[in-house]
Order: sequence, then structure tokens, then C-alpha cells
Amino acid sequence: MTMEPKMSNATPVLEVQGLQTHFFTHGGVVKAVDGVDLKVHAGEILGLVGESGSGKSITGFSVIGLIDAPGRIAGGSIRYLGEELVGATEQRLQKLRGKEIAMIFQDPMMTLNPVLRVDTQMVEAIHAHEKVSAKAALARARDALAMVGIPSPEERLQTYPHQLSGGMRQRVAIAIALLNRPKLIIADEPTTALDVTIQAQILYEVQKLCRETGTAMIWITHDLAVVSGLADRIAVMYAGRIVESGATADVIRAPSHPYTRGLIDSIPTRATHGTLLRQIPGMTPSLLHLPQGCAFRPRCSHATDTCLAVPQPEPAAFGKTVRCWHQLTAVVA
Ligand SMILES: Nc1ncnc2c1ncn2[C@@H]1O[C@H](COP(=O)(O)OP(=O)(O)OP(=O)(O)O)[C@@H](O)[C@H]1O
Repeated sequence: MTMEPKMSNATPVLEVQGLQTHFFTHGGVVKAVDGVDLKVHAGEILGLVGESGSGKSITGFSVIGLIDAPGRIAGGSIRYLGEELVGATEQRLQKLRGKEIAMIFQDPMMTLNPVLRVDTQMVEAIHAHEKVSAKAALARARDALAMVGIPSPEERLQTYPHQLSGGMRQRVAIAIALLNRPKLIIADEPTTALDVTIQAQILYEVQKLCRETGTAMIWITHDLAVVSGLADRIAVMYAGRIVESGATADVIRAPSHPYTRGLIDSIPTRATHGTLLRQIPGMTPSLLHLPQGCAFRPRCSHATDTCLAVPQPEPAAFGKTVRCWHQLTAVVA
């Protein structure tokens, strides 16, 4: 049975509007995030997709207030359950981080301490935000491990990270993110380093978990195939901007932006097995030397002189939002 997320008109867990995160370097201003809009509701998974360097991680770090000099949020708004986080005090952000908003990284060792047993670190993670008895904290740790599909959680609690496989370590890191029952999880390529079977199992557990607990999630990845089976909605990012966003099925079946179409055409399928995959020609541009107008213009076979002006986000087919002067209408075969 497929469980659909409960969409509602309630206040989104996260609403990002016109976010600009810039790095003021000696070489010039790097506009890593340049006018990003995102919305995630309770129980919903948003896939944030794009090639390396498109600004996905910086978007995630901006939300949890972890942008260091020479970077800073130069404009826009980040509302968490209606509360403005741009300009919030470090004290407030610290309180939210790990408790209400959790982050999961590609390398689980960013979360795990190699010299502490799993039970010790899980209990510490709870005690950092809440005064509960050690017994209650351990019970919660055990439940969190079970929730992400870890067999024999009682035994796993007594191990050190190096005694676990890569997949198990990542599951433990995800369980730690869940410990304080966050309302929002930002997952930055957490399954990229794992083999496809383990990746599929973790994606299944994560999806189930968001549905059951009402946790909102942003899943950051360069792999459109991963989020096509996981996310409710997809936002495609290119050179610091969201170029297309909408319901997953609509973005995958009827991409309106030539960049999204290019990403879809480069996903291997049964039909393309044994043949050379179509790759998007050219390279992602340097954010210090962006082309005039649409940043995708030099790589786009549909580009015309019109594209010398920056396209704004416009309503598109199937309720999507797209930044393109020449929106596509063809459905993917
Ligand atoms: N400390 C920094 N100083 C200057 N520029 C930076 C800094 N950190 C990030 N950037 C810029 O921000 C851009 C976006 O980085 P980001 O990590 O968000 O990309 P990404 O889409 O997550 O890619 P990846 O998948 O490779 O992590 C980078 O291409 C880089 O130009």
C-alpha cells in the first residue's frame, strides 16, 4: 500500500523565499544561492537535485544557519514554522539544530564519534537537548535504531562505529538525526557512497518514516533517479537557482526545462542498457563568471537571443514553476 503524504494548507514546516547566499571572495562575489524559493510541508519529502556545485549544500547549510565567512545570507527569507530564521540569534539557531532541524551528511563520520560507543553518543545527543533519565534515553535510542531498519538494535547499541558496515553507520547517523524527533531533516547525499541495494533499503525506511512521523525532509542529491522514487516534489537547481520545481511525477514525465530533460536523458534505463547515454554537453559554469542571461544558455540546444535576459520563475504545465524562455512540452517516452 502506498502511503500518500498529508498535504494541507497548514503553515509549511519550511518556507524559503528569494534566498541569496553569497561568498565575498578576493576573486569576486560567488552567488552560490541566488534567489531560491522552496516549500516543504509536514510528512513531505522534497528532492533538491542538480550537478556538483549548483548550490544544493549551501542552500541546506543556509537553512540551519551554518554559513561561515566569507559567506553570508545576502537576502531573502527562511521561515521555519512561520518563524524567520534569517537574522535569528546564534543561541536560537543552536537550539533548533539537532533538536527541531537535523542534518544528515554523506559521510556518517561527520555525525559519529569514532571513539565512543553508539549507545553513549546517542544518549549524549538526547541529553544535549532534554533532561530524561539514562534508561529512557537508551530506550529512545533503541527505538530510533529499529525505526531505520537496524536488526538487533540492542546489540548494535554496544558497538563502536568502526565495527559497523558503511550502510549500518549511515543508518545509525540517520537514527541520531531522529532521536530528538525533529520536524525537519536536511539530508545531504547520505546514500551516495552506498551500494544500490543498501541505498534502496535506506530510501524505503526514510520514506516510511516521514509518512509515519510527519517529519518534513529535504533530500539533496545529484542523482535524479534516487529522488524520483523517494520525493513527493522535486526542485532542480542550476548555478544557484531553482530552474524547475513541481510534483515528482510531473517533473519526471513532462520536464519543462531543457536542463531537467538533459538530466532525465542521462539516467540509465533498461531501454538504454548497452548503449551510450546522452550526456548534457559542456560543463557547469563558474559562479564567478556566469554567462549573461540564463546560466544554462551555452549548454542548451533551445537557446536563442531571448535567453540573453534572465528568465524569472513562471507558472508552467501541471502546476510547476519553471525558469525558461522556451519551456518544453514533450512528454518523456
Ligand atoms: N567557502 C566558500 N568560498 C567560496 N565559494 C564557495 C564556498 N563554499 C561554497 N562555495 C561555492 O558555492 C558553490 C555551491 O556549492 P555547494 O556545495 O552548495 O554545491 P552542491 O550543489 O552541493 O555540489 P556538491 O554536490 O559538489 O556538494 C560552489 O560551486 C562554490 O563555488
